Amino acid sequence: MEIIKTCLDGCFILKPKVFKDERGAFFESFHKITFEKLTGMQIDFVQDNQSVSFKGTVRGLHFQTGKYAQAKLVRVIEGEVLDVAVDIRPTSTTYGKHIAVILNHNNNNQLFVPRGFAHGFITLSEKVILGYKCDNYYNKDYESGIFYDDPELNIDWKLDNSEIILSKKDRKLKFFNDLF
Ligand SMILES: Cc1cn([C@H]2C[C@H](O)[C@@H](COP(=O)(O)OP(=O)(O)O[C@H]3O[C@H](C)C(=O)[C@H](O)[C@H]3O)O2)c(=O)[nH]c1=O
Repeated sequence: MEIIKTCLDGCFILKPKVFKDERGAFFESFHKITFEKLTGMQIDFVQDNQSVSFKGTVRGLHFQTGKYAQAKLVRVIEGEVLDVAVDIRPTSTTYGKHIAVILNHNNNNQLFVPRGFAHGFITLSEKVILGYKCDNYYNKDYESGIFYDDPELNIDWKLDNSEIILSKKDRKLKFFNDLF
């Protein structure tokens, strides 16, 4: 496993070591001791999620608030996404800044999104299966989010707006400037 720091403190890209042979390939998708050694963070994931999305689907930008804030370790099992993490830590020097990373089943890259970030992705392949670990449980009463196409965040989602599939809930998310 290799770790790549990003411009957002605490947000990392993880590249697993892939073992290929005539049968295919194998890699450890998570190893607690290695993760903690590389990131310097203690982490106890308590919930695994998986979603299936069709091309153009945007899920996000989501986060849970307060004591239900979640850190996430995101990976693509099949397909390709542009995965986006936005720093919404009010005192952060990179408040409002984001990174956007291509995750797919060829590069097997993972994105660690710390607590205090909004997270979302757009599906770039015909279909994507995305799995992610969370270090806190889902609690719908603590769910919040930011509209994906927020002018302040100015995220390049790569696809034309006419191709975007958005849930009813995500259409009604607040703007970044109305967060706090
Ligand atoms: C997130 C979640 C949802 N649900 C239920 C609630 C709804 O009935 C249904 C779909 O939920 P939602 O539309 O919020 O799913 P996503 O849009 O994929 O939400 C996720 O999208 C972005 C990418 C994230 O980073 C978050 O982890 C998460 O908010 O699953 C659960 O039962 N448990 C859960 O942990």
